[in-house]
Amino acid sequence: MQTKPFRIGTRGSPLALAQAYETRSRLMAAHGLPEEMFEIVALTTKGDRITDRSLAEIGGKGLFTAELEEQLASGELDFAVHSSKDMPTVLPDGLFLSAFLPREDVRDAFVGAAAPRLVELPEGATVGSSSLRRQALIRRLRPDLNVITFRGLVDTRLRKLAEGQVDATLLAFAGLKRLGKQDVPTELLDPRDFPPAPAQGAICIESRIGDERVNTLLESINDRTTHDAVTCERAFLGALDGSCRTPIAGHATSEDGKIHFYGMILTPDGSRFHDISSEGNVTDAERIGREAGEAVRAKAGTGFFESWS
Ligand SMILES: NCc1[nH]cc(CCC(=O)O)c1CC(=O)O
Repeated sequence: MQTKPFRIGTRGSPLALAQAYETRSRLMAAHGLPEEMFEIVALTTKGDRITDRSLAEIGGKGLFTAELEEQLASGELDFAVHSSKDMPTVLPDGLFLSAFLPREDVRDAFVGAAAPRLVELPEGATVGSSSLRRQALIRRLRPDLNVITFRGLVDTRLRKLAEGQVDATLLAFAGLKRLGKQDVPTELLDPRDFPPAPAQGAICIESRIGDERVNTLLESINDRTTHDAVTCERAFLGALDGSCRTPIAGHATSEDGKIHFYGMILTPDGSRFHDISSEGNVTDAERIGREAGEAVRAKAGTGFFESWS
């Protein structure tokens, strides 16, 4: 047994740190290892530094992962803990998603100051969200609302809401739960009306391909059901868009060897959308997601994607 601690990379936000601590606890329990065997290394990423513009504007998801991946590739880190939702669909050469923790609740949480439910907000009320998917889904259900871009840490968004800068906001319930803020939502949105982002609610671990010492350690905490579902959802995303400019939702569940997938693409103004349901064997998770993506892309036609970008 080696004595040098494993170096775990994470972003430094309270949510990212909570995810890294959860991963460490699971590894300690699975292997009977002491805390000293894991060193948590928190890095500030470009995505953390720029908080006044939407992710689509500043270049997408890779901004949260690039610094961590550089240090993984150079061997300074042994593995990195991420929100799977923030991961680009294509990873740098030599790295892979080696494990997924059991998925948290996938639903989006509505936090309303002006009304407890999205459908009850007064006409013209202001809703803050930086996610293109949430913005489009809100506009689809409530075209009268004023949707504004709203980034920052969970606490910053909740403070802005408390100060009255917006009448409501939406956050992933998973993140709120991990921060001990499970009582904050006034409504949990049904994934049928308000499908989550691909990979929402799932923590993943990224490591080096071929690093057997680390990958064997991580394998013991991999949750197969989550792995299958997220693989399907990420394949759907990958077949549609790598740019973060298209509102895309996708949710897979797996049970008794079967996977059920539901996906949707929308125009940013929510006025048009296409959705798709599919199912098959879990062993085909990747293919089911990819083919659903290709099918919905064909249904929408190329004009759909060109109409706003
Ligand atoms: N892009 C930020 C982000 N990435 C992952 C989560 C929540 C946790 C998760 O989905 O696992 C959040 C915050 C949010 O969407 O409210």
